Amino acid sequence: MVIQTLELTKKYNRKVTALNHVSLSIDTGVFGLLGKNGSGKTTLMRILTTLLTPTDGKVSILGMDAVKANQEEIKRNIGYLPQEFGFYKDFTVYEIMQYMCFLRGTEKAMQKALIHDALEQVNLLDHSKKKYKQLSGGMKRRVGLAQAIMHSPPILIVDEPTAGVDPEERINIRKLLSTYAENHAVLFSTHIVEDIEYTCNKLAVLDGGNLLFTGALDELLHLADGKIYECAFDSLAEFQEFEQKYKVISFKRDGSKTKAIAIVESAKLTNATPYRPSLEEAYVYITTRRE
Ligand SMILES: Nc1ncnc2c1ncn2[C@@H]1O[C@H](COP(=O)(O)OP(=O)(O)OP(=O)(O)O)[C@@H](O)[C@H]1O
Repeated sequence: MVIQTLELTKKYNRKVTALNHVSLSIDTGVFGLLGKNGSGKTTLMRILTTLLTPTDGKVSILGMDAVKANQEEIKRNIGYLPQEFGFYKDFTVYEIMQYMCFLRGTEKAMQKALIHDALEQVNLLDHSKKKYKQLSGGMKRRVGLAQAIMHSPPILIVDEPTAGVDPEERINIRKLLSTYAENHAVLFSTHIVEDIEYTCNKLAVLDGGNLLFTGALDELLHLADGKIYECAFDSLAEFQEFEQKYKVISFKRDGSKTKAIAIVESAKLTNATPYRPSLEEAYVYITTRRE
């Protein structure tokens, strides 16, 4: 396993439990991390990169315990795109990449080729002379991604790389991550379920610091089998009454009729027909079910 966590717990100020006994195994490929705002995704990624110390539990990276003595070696093996990648606004894209090489102690003779290759991968070669302040939000994310992959680290950890990126670029970023993951481990945190659907083999779902699910996409879909139904209503009043009792994921109106996708669990309703859930619907199911 490339990354392993065992019963990982993080408390902030002894009050907020950001991670609660989270055990995960991550190998080569794209591993998705899905969760609402505040579910603990960034905390987990910061612990894996050794930027944050856990309150309890264990982390192993490439077989090394994430203890102080191994931190420098672990950092060298991880490329990280943080949620907020900011930089000196008057630096050009090229200068940012040079600066990153300097921080890493990259030999001068190797820098040019490394920077060229990384900028090419994120489609920024034509913008290398632009200042950071002149870049769009999506371009800034791509600079962040370029610096993270530049030294081909065995582990790439990316915190919402597709946030604020237009659909075409989002597709490019997904393709880049999929290609990179052919022989590296990529941990991909996102709010966008489609990102996971198109790139990941496995995923984890966090909610309020708790690990609700970890496994293959198919297994998550399987959990929602027989729980989600398409329900038809002839009047608005009928639909409103239903909405009081069941979790409605989506609905469409057509005149007085309404069709809804809802979590009905095992209830036997005459107006409900079994429905094959999408990943997004299965995700809603596991984040709302209470056992
Ligand atoms: N430095 C901090 N001090 C106190 N509480 C914090 C700190 N950082 C995060 N938290 C809290 O820990 C919890 C998890 O936060 P975290 O940023 O890890 O979630 P997230 O899933 O990354 O959220 P988002 O999707 O909004 O980025 C939240 O309740 C958050 O308010």
